[in-house]
This record gives sequence, C-alpha cells and structure tokens, in this order.
Amino acid sequence: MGARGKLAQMSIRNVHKTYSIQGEKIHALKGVDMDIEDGSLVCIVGKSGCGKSTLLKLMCSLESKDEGDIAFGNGIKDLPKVSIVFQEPRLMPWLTVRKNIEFPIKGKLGKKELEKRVTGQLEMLGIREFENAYPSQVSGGMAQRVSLGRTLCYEPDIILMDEPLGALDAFNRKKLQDEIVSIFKNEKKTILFVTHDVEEALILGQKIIVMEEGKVKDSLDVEMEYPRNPSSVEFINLKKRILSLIFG
Ligand SMILES: Nc1ncnc2c1ncn2[C@@H]1O[C@H](COP(=O)(O)OP(=O)(O)OP(=O)(O)O)[C@@H](O)[C@H]1O
Repeated sequence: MGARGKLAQMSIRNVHKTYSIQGEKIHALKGVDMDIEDGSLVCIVGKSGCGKSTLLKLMCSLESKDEGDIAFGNGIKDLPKVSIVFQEPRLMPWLTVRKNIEFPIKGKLGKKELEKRVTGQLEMLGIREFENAYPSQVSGGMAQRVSLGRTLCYEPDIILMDEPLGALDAFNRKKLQDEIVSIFKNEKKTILFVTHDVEEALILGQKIIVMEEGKVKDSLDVEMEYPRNPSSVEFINLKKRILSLIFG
C-alpha cells in the first residue's frame, strides 16, 4: 500500500448528464456509479454512444454534470491534478516537439528543471531525436507520444485517456500499449482509459468497466500479470465474457 493508502481516488455517484440538440434532450449519462482506486489502470468499454467520453469530460471538468457527485478521496488536501489525452494528439503546429511537451509547465519550473523533465519524457517515449521537429513532420504514432509526453510532464495524479490509440496502425498501437503499461507500472499513476477495443482493454486494464446506455452495466477485475497474452485461455474467456456483456 502506498503512502496515500488504497482509498478510492475517485468516487462517482449517481451522475447524470443531458445534452440538448435543437430542443431534443439526449440523456447521455443516466446515473453512473463507480469507484476508481488510487494507482489503478481502469478501462471503460461499451457501444458507441453509451456515454464513455461524456464521463471523462465530466471527470476533468470539460463539461458540467446535471446531477450527482464526483469526489476525490485521495487522502491529500488539494484536488488531484487531472489530465486528459484525446484520440487526436491536439498539438500546437507552430511549436516543436520539445516546446509542445514543455508547454503546460513552462514558467512553473526553473530553466534547468524544465529542460531535465522534458528531456526525461522525450527519452522515455523514444522521441528525443525528433525534439526539434514540428508536428507536421512526425508520424501519427510519434505525435501521440508527444501528446502523452505533454500530459506526463504536467505530472498529473489522474490521467484520462479517450481512445488515445484509436487512430494508430496495429504496430504503433501495440508499442504504445506496452508503453502505457510501463508508464503505469513505473510512475504509479491512476489511469482511466476509454476504448472500443475489448482486446486493448484486456491488455491494459486491472479493471474493466462495461457501460451501456449511460450507466455502468458491469465491472470485472482482471488478475492476469503483465504483459498479457491474448492467446491464453484466461484472456480468451474474459474477452468472450466482455463481448457478450456488450453485444448480448
Ligand atoms: N456536445 C454534445 N451535444 C449533444 N449531444 C452529445 C454531445 N456529446 C455527446 N452527445 C451525445 O451523448 C451520447 C453519449 O456520447 P459519448 O460521446 O459520451 O459516447 P461514447 O460512448 O464516448 O461514444 P463513442 O464510443 O462513439 O465515442 C451520445 O448520444 C452523443 O450523441
């Protein structure tokens, strides 16, 4: 158990969210309840439109909820730092890779400390040799690494990831999945990862939450050791179980 203890880092109770399009109400979240443990990697899966992205947006205050509670019970006084990574890297095209990564902490650290932190991220993500390139000069996989580096540089307590690997080819996707597992293991972050891909959820998650029509349908603990083997019987059986929860 870490210094902060094994408290529920995030506790979500009866959260509702309704959007309105030309007078028509869309009930995106219909009473979501979930607990996210401190230092856990949790994946959220479910059919398109079930409310996964909406939930992440509420967690980092990009949207406001209509009803319910989102509480952080991490044993530290201040609110935790929450950061989100989207499917598209959302980099600033006029800044180099290094400048994009340092952007959220620029002015908050001394020059040397800033340089050290950014260099550490560039090295960890294998993009040091591209530090002076602009976003238009790097591949999609590298751009997503830059986006991840920018998030990690900010040293958030909680990282929300909304389909961050969804636009990548199979090779880069696999590589970044491995990197996310090692970031999780080495940096002991709390990560909430939304994906359409059940196999990806099983490669990454310690817990998989299945959502359906704006609610949590089920939640499964995944006990398999990392790195996970998609050909193992346990993996295949869990995959079948989750697919049948999603598609019936
Ligand atoms: N800004 C918005 N305005 C109106 N309706 C919205 C808005 N954002 C989401 N919705 C609606 O809310 C519902 C939930 O959307 P959300 O994006 O959270 O689902 P999702 O599970 O993340 O879907 P996907 O897997 O396709 O990304 C959908 O019916 C969607 O059309």
